[in-house]
Amino acid sequence: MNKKNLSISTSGLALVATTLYLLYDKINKPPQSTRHIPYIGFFKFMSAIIRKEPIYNVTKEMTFPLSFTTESGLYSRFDHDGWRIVVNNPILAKKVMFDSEFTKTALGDFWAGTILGRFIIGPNIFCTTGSQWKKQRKIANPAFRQSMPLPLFGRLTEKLFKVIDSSFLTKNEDLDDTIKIDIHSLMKRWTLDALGNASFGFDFGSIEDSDNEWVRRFKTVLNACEDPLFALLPFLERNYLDYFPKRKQIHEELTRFLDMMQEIIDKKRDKIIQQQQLESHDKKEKNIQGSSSSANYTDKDLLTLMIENQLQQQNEEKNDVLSDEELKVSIHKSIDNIQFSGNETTAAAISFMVYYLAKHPEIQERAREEAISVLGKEPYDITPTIEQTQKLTLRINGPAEALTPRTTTKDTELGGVFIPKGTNVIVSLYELHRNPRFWHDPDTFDPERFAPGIQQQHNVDKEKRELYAPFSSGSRVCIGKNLTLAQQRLFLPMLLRKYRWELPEGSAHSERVITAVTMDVVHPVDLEINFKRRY
Ligand code: HEM
Repeated sequence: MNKKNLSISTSGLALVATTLYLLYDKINKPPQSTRHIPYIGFFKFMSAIIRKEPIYNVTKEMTFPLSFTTESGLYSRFDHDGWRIVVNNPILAKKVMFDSEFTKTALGDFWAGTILGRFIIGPNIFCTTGSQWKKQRKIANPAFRQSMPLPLFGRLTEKLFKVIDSSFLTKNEDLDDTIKIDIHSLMKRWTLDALGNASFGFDFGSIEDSDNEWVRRFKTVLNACEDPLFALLPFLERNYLDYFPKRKQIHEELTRFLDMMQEIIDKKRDKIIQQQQLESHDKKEKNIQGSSSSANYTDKDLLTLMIENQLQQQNEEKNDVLSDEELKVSIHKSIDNIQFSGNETTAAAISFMVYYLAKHPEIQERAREEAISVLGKEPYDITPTIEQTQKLTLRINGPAEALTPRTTTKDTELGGVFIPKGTNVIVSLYELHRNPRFWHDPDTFDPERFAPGIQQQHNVDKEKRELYAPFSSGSRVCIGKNLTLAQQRLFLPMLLRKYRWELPEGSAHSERVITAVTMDVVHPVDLEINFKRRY
């Protein structure tokens, strides 16, 4: 090689190396405008995600050490579709939850046309912002306040116990007989039926047959939402679906599912309108004054209640009422979304409670005695140990890992740190609830710390008061909070009365529960528990 050729190839190599370095630098680091905040490199964080590193390890080994290098605790990481500043400090978290300069980031466009976009992320209560969200929340709030179908949840729990009991080899005479149950899978069957019925009057039948047509369809679609290829490159699915026949098939499954829901919505709406017309005709005939709906609201599903609320608001000619067309889209999308936001979270929450009670048999026994003492009274009378266990579990392993991103509407500051307009900020609920800067012994399972009067002693100091917010706080607080708390408070005492349970010997979860995060929901992985009947 002559000198000239050598120098050309050296400069060529240098150019390629520089380009690669610049590319690496661009991908690996956050935008210049937020580089003054400590960050975890893209490749480091992604490799933890790809390795499915449990959130406990990621927090202990990666995010907390970085966060603790500054007073504010803020740091950046690449999450889902972009760089985000993570907040795990209660005072700053409150600011993000309550201040109007942090608005919920519109999520829809990025996922439009994908399975995730068609099923979960769209113009629903969870994702919309501004006036569209207000209109939806206005019809949904009263529905969620009115709906408390406890008898339904009780019936489904009895049905589940029958299925569990049928797995024991012996009949009732040998109460020492033990069976191993994957508790999270079991709970998902229960919550799917509970919420399908409670939200739109549809019985998936998952408790009795976890592999029937509708359950399979639902699971196929849900699993497809987290396919890493399409999660990273959604345009493939949007623009080149024909090249991915399997994906196309799942879209068709989803269409069947959505059509089924639409049919139910249309039928319900027509029926309600007809009923209301009949009732108003009757009233005129009999000249009766008063409300048209005298039925017991708690028996009605959320969909019915929402349609009734929208019609009532339309009749009263209130401002900002969803139009019929808007209702069609938004109610459909919201009920879809509720199937996800309500099922997966509640199933994980109950599974974690069962886990902690398996690990702490003395607390399980105390909870059982209390449960037996109240069962037979109000079905969801809450006893102290169950209430404290529930509160602590939601803190220590709350299913909602983080709030969805907020975007800053102007240049602002958090804890004295400059945050430019248009930055994405997330509150990590997991880190907020496990942060040793704000909680004493954050990892210790001691439910009594939630006993009245005790809680105060666990504040690290008054200035740095802990923030307990497993359902978020402020205007975007979880709308299903009371419903899920009631579901859990009904289910757990019934389970305690009927069974005893423990971790199998040599369980991988002996030291701590192994978790994964699926679409922002923290849940246990392959958590098997040994169950024995009490009667
Ligand atoms: C243990 C169970 C649950 C937990 C931990 C939980 C947690 C949360 C959190 C943290 C948010 C705020 C998200 C954000 O602002 O980014 C939220 C919102 C929401 N949740 Fe839940 N949730 C649970 C159960 C449910 C249930 C059972 C339903 C429905 C039946 C539900 C429906 C919703 C909806 C629709 C929103 C959006 C509200 C809005 O933005 O106006 N959730 N949830």
